[in-house]
Amino acid sequence: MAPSFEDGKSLFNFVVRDGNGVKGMVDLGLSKVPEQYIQPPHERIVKLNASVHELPPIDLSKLDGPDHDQVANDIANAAEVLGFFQVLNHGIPLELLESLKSSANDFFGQAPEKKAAFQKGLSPSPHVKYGTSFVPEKEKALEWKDYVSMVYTSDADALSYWPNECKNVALEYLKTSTDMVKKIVKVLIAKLGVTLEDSKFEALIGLRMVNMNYYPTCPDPELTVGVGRHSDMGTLTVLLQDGIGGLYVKLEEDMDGEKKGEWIEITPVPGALVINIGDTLQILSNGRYKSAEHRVRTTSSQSRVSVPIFSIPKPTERIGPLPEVVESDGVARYREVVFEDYMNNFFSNAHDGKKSLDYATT
Ligand SMILES: O=C(O)CCC(=O)C(=O)O
Ligand SMILES: [Fe+2]
Repeated sequence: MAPSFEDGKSLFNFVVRDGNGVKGMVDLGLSKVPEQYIQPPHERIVKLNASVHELPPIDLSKLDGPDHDQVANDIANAAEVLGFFQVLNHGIPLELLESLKSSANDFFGQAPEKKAAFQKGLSPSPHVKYGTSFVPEKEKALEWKDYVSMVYTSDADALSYWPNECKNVALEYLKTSTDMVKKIVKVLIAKLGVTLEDSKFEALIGLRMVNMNYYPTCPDPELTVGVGRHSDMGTLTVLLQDGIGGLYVKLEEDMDGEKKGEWIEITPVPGALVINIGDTLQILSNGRYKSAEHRVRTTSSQSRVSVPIFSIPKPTERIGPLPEVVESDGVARYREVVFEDYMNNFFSNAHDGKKSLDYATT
């Protein structure tokens, strides 16, 4: 049954509870943005306000050659200043990146009941979840986004339970990106002057999940957000975006330490992947690396897909500022937390910028 878009409750039930998603609502034909999706003015993304910065992508293949030190410096510098950078020659086949985008479109292009079969409570596996917005029950305004999330536990589990439209490519994406994730996290830890035991290092990226995000076209992008302001909770995020654009990152400080707070667009670069620092690395580095606040705009002409891989600590892992860094800083800016507690707090609140970090702040 199509909802009356005037009636908030039936719209919420149609989109969220019954699993039709934003796509199901848009496919019914929609000339204006329903009230539940209208952001308060201070959360709206005014395209003309964002500055375009030239941030040249980092050639990761150079980490294995004579330019290693220079590239390692570039990575650490990007992690300290913006918390975001793009990489080329990352070792993931370009055809796979294309297949990921088309698989995401295949998954979300299905009939709503096919997708709804993976909703929380219905999904054949606790590791696969289809949904919309972030925490719809808690949000003042909903996000214009549908997603499917796949947590990796084993190949057998993935091949049995992940959606057919995307399981092979998502698994291949996870496998071919592992080396890159390890290299980048190793460089970042080494640049802090810290050596970690292998087991500790592995535990920091011990759990990995692939999401596929789908942002349908929106009749009035100025009123909505695809994803609201947030930081990622884990260690490192690898993100594939298509060519549509609309990912913005907040620059906290300028090079000279001045507070700026301007939003920078991470413009799509063909063949590149976006890398961003998560809260965990900000905590471990005692604040030196930035888990940048970011958000996504919607567009009226074309839908957009993105495919992040989140590498997060094992839930039982204790996360706190690394002792060597605390010693040199003379102060611990965060307390030690069990990652599972951090994660539960993260998923029980609507997106609100970098508020997630308060949970670990002293
Ligand atoms: O779609 C994007 O570009 C970013 C999505 C994102 O920030 C996330 O899934 O955490
Ligand atoms: Fe994010």
